[in-house]
Amino acid sequence: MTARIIDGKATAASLREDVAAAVARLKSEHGITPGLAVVLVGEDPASAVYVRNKGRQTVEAGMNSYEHKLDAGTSQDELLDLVAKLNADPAVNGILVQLPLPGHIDTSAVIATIDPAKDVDGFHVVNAGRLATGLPALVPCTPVGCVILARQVHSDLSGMEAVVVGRSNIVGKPVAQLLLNENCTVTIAHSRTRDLPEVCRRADLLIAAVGRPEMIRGDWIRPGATVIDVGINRIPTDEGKTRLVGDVAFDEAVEVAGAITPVPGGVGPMTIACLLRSTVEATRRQNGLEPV
Ligand SMILES: Nc1nc2c(c(=O)[nH]1)N[C@@H](CN(C=O)c1ccc(C(=O)N[C@@H](CCC(=O)O)C(=O)O)cc1)CN2
Repeated sequence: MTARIIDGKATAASLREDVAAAVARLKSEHGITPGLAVVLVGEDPASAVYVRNKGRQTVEAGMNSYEHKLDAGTSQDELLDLVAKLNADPAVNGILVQLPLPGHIDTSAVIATIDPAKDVDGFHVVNAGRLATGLPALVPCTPVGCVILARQVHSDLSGMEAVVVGRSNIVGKPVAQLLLNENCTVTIAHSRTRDLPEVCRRADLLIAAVGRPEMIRGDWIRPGATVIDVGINRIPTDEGKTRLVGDVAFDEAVEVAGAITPVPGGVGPMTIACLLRSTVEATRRQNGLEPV
């Protein structure tokens, strides 16, 4: 039997509608229009597309979008100055610096400069610490998207054996934390994990966030498991073009899993929808309003 395909595109569209409704209420009941500032440094083509889509979807949801495009040679101090200005700007409720940054800029220093209350990416240590200790936090968008998609298959994740492959601060660690908060039994696996295929085969819920094209094979998956593929890898085709693949060998996995996210059209679209939701959440908190 082939797996159920989890439709991230449709779920993201529905989440964006909810966000637009929440924005309309903020405007009509409180006279507040949330503003999201997105900063892009350099000309990475994929980043430029993501930033464009963030700006468009922010406006479509009824919010104000402020795009700052800086050239690749921008110094770290110039970038930190811009972040400080955005921190002080009352029209800006959310700040996001698109990653990856050029090599001469220290990403941690930039993230540390963002006001945690405006850190809609949830990357600041204050938000990471709040998430880890169960306090209200702004939470990284891709991990939230993963959990929303997993919950479409299992309304209650409690007691599930979850394996997260990848330990990045942006996806692996926060998604593991969110799954722990959902009462899963969580294993974080990585490049040094012994017998990775066997560890993956334990999973009722497998989150692949390793950044290596099609690394996770069909026979690493427990029959019937739910597979959430975070990978977005562009690989060359025989025709001299490129195509997107995930971290999971989809054609093999779909024959074994119970449910699986495709690439494209799975986790990716959820990232921006969750970012819009975080911007509304941040705006409400900054104005002393309860979360929606
Ligand atoms: N500051 C941040 N930087 C980056 C983040 C992030 O959450 N915050 N995540 C990624 C990039 N990203 C958003 O920024 C992102 C990635 C993928 C998608 C998406 O919709 N993917 C589509 C395919 C798009 C394509 O053709 O390339 C899909 O999977 O269907 C949206 C946003 C790194 N940087």
